Amino acid sequence: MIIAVDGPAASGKGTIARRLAAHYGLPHLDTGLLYRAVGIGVLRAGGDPSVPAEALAACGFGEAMLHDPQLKSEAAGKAASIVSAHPEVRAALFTRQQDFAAQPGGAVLDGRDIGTVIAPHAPAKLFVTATPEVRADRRWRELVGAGLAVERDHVLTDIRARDERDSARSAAPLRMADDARLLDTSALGIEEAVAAAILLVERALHPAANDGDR
Ligand SMILES: Nc1ncnc2c1ncn2[C@@H]1O[C@H](COP(=O)(O)OP(=O)(O)O)[C@@H](O)[C@H]1O
Ligand SMILES: Nc1ccn([C@@H]2O[C@H](COP(=O)(O)OP(=O)(O)O)[C@@H](O)[C@H]2O)c(=O)n1
Repeated sequence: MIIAVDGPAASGKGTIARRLAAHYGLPHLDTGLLYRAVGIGVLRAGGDPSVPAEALAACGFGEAMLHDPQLKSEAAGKAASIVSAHPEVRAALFTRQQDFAAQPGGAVLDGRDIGTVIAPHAPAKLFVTATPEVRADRRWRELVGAGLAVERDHVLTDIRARDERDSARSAAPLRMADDARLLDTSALGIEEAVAAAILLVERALHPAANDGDR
């Protein structure tokens, strides 16, 4: 069983995807880390993330790179959203994601294009969102908690810019799949959001049994 979880920055999709993976006993892939690894790779090489060839050259990173703490930084998020607009970068990372999704027993993947491009046939798709203000507040708390000195307004500006870049690009833009279920977590705590996500997945997997709940 494949569960696809998409949504904008700091909507809570990673938290929900991890918890769904634990609930259903499935492996989980945070696909944003792949694009972050490419973004950081370009920056470390002194390159420009907006140049396709330089971004493509950074796609051959090893597994260890995915555990680099710097991937969590806002600089990595910004560089990721620039390199991810290049079709050649998306193509270079495609097989790795599809193979993860296709493993026996299934998987949970979260990102921007899981329900639309990577696993369009997934039986359960969630599109997790929240207002930009709520998302910026969550990301700001996360960064401050990690000891980084950042302004909340600056985080909000970054999030709006990333939303715009991710939605406006022509290669696999951020959009809700037609058959995805929307989960707005703006007014939900983590436990409420996870419970709502499990309910939506159950409805997607067993539509007839849950028709009365709609
Ligand atoms: N429903 C929620 N309520 C409050 N905080 C949340 C909620 N969901 C996630 N968070 C927190 O917000 C931050 C971003 O969540 P995360 O799951 O990493 O988002 P995403 O994967 O969409 O970027 C994390 O610190 C996480 O603990
Ligand atoms: N499947 C994916 C995942 C991430 N990305 C890009 O990578 C960037 C970082 O993704 P992320 O999921 O780690 O970011 P957050 O939502 O956690 O802030 C996004 O802004 C997207 O531009 C993508 O294009 N496709």
